[in-house]
Amino acid sequence: MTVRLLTNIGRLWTGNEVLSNAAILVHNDRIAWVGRAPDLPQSVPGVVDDIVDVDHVENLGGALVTPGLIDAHTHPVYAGNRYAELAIRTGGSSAASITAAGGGVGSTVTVTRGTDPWTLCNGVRERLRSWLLSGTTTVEAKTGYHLTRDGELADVRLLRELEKEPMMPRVHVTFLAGHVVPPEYFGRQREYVEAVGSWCADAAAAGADSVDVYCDEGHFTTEESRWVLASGRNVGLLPRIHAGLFSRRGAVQLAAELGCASADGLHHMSDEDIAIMSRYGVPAVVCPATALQRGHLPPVRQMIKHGVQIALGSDHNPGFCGITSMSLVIAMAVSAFGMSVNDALRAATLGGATVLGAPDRGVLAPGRLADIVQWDADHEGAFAWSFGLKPRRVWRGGTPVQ
Ligand SMILES: N=CN[C@@H](CCC(=O)O)C(=O)O
Repeated sequence: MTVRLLTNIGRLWTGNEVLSNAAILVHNDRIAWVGRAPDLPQSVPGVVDDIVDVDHVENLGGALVTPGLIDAHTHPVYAGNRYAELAIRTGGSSAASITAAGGGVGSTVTVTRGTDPWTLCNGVRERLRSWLLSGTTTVEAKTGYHLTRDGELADVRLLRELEKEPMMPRVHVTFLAGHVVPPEYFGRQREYVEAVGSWCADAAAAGADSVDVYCDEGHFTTEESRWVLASGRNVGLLPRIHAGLFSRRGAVQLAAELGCASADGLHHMSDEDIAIMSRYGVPAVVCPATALQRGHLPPVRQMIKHGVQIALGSDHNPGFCGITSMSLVIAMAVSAFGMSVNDALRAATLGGATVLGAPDRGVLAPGRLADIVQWDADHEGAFAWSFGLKPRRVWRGGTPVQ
């Protein structure tokens, strides 16, 4: 049994409240007590009889402390890079012309399929570690660059296995065989959709938590997306959907119909879509880096005004965005989406926990996981100032990882 006392926390942003001169008592991987240091009890039943007997006491030097950050949208299982393509894209070439010239997601699929599992695993491990070291203790991670049954299932297992290693964040595994149609199925899109639906049970058995589909131009129709998501939901996967990244195609309505755990992207959405998300309680995952690159921003303030739950994602992927720092994503969300620091930080903690169906994290409170970050600052306003605020220390489940 490990009991750890974190003291001299100058500013504690718990997700429920902000406390000055605070302390946290950790029992094994959970939080046992949180509050102002002067209120620390002498004994906590079942944890410690006398607080002076706690072995591990850590003085946090007056710093800001928050829950571990949560990245609610990433694509980390890939090999190679598409830097050259991005240079061409930023020079004015359209996504369609890049895809026609053999670029886009399909080119990463080719490279990933041709990469040996060991090399692929090392790349994914490095990425996951960099999330944790920058203060993100939970990462939603999608498959989607193999697009074969065996390749996609191997990706699910890889993520599940990596999560067990030391120095890894918690991983929410999302099965995204419905990313694009792979070349061997060109002209047979319906067959691919049916195949993906039939792979969902195996994905669930391999350890996937969610199923996702890219419902957009050049990807999958609403009908096809319904088939994939309903197949996943039938075997216990949480459905989530790429919605409105390029165009409005009814993805938000589908998310409401199926009770999706999140609708992600939302660069193109109408007032009616916002009303639907609000009415049916569909949470939004918004990704400022991709939105900025695509030149279309989701109407985040409108969504907040209408009570839509917001989570933030880096949308780390080989095509557009290499970000693994959620503190940078928070700064971008403040600048690009006009979110307050408090709303952005909440979206990167409790918002993420909500869309991932993980009520054990995202807030620092008794009984929750002791996923905690001490930042190199004394106030949360520093997130908006520093564009990539660095942690001083990170604890995952009460264990220091740095
Ligand atoms: N967010 C999902 N997927 C990315 C693309 C991934 C890639 O280009 O490899 C997107 O289209 O935003």
